[in-house]
Amino acid sequence: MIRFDGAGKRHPDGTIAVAGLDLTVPAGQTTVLVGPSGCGKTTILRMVNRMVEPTSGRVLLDGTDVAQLEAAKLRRGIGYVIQQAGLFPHRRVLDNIATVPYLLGWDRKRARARAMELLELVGLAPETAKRYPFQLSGGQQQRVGVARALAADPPLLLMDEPFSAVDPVVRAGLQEELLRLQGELNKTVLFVTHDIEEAVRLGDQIVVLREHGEIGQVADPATLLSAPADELVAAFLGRDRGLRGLGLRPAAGIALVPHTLPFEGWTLSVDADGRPTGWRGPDAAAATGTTADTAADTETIRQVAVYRPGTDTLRTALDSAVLSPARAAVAVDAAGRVVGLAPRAAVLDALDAAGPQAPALTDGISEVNGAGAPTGAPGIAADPAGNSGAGHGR
Ligand SMILES: Nc1ncnc2c1ncn2[C@@H]1O[C@H](COP(=O)(O)OP(=O)(O)OP(=O)(O)O)[C@@H](O)[C@H]1O
Repeated sequence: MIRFDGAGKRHPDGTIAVAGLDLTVPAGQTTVLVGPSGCGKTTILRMVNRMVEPTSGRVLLDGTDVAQLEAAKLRRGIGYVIQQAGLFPHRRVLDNIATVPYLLGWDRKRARARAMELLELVGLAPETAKRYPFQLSGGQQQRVGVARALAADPPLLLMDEPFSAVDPVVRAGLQEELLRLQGELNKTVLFVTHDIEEAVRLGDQIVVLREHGEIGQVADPATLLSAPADELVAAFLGRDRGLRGLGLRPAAGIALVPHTLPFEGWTLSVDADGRPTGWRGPDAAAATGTTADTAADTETIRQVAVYRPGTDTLRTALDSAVLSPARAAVAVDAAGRVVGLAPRAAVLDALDAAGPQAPALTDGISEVNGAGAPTGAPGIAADPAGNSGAGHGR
């Protein structure tokens, strides 16, 4: 557990990076610090491993003031992942991963065996071990960065925008991988991002920060999205926080109808294994065998958006229904085989059954969301990088 006890940082030039933070980061969970650029996220993270020394207050690690610990030793016990991985360019991947075990005096064989284990854990092929960082993609480098941070099995991981330099698809994959790893390892993770979408996906606890590291709200993702503490936090969360909230609710339990019958005039085609291959429209069906292929083509939609009732969220189900020409979401099993259709009305019924997700907004908040940025909102702006992503939630 980490406890910030009035921890602040004032730089010699007078800049107040963090005014004085009181925050508990629980053990075995992921706490995400989110907030606009310059609000002090990195400073807060680095006060933990003493890359930044607080000028006021204390940071306690399992009850001990980190200022009393030898900095190098402290850092060897903390995994640290940064943007663009920060790998040593002249060292092969294997030796990059084994950095801390070497520093801890492990013999070469043991350190390398451990590094090979981690390579597999983060989903990289064994042959990657011999490569140099420049021979890897950005996403692969980030995976190596995570493996390196985990090498000596530290109980604590500090992650400073670790996935922000990769494209959205790779980023979603890395986030999923971190969730999987965290499910197995239960580390105490302190994660910095400026992307609220990422925060909601990864955090057990989210800390929304304002200027000078002032806390706007500390809450779990569902509470944050449904009950922002004030209009500044609501503005930071953005206008589609209701939809994001659906990304936290399971899609199980939506009433399905058979996909073998036409629905609203559209027929779902499947391949020999039962996987969807397209929607055939009413005109295409009528035209079959009588007109040229081009007529059929114009009435066939080959992209089928699906959802998996067992693992996906209401947001993905709603997405599937919205994208369907038949106005029905396509439910598939883990192998991608169609198990039925969820008519749009049934998806909406499931939203109702899940209960109201946002309490009535105060007038102030409604104004913020309806009319753009609130007046007098220093340092807080709707996150320009926030996008709806793949919509798979957690
Ligand atoms: N060495 C320094 N001297 C003076 N001011 C500094 C120094 N380092 C950081 N700052 C200031 O402290 C504030 C907090 O910086 P910090 O890097 O913690 O913010 P951040 O929230 O991580 O920003 P970003 O999201 O842009 O990375 C900023 O205003 C920054 O300009």
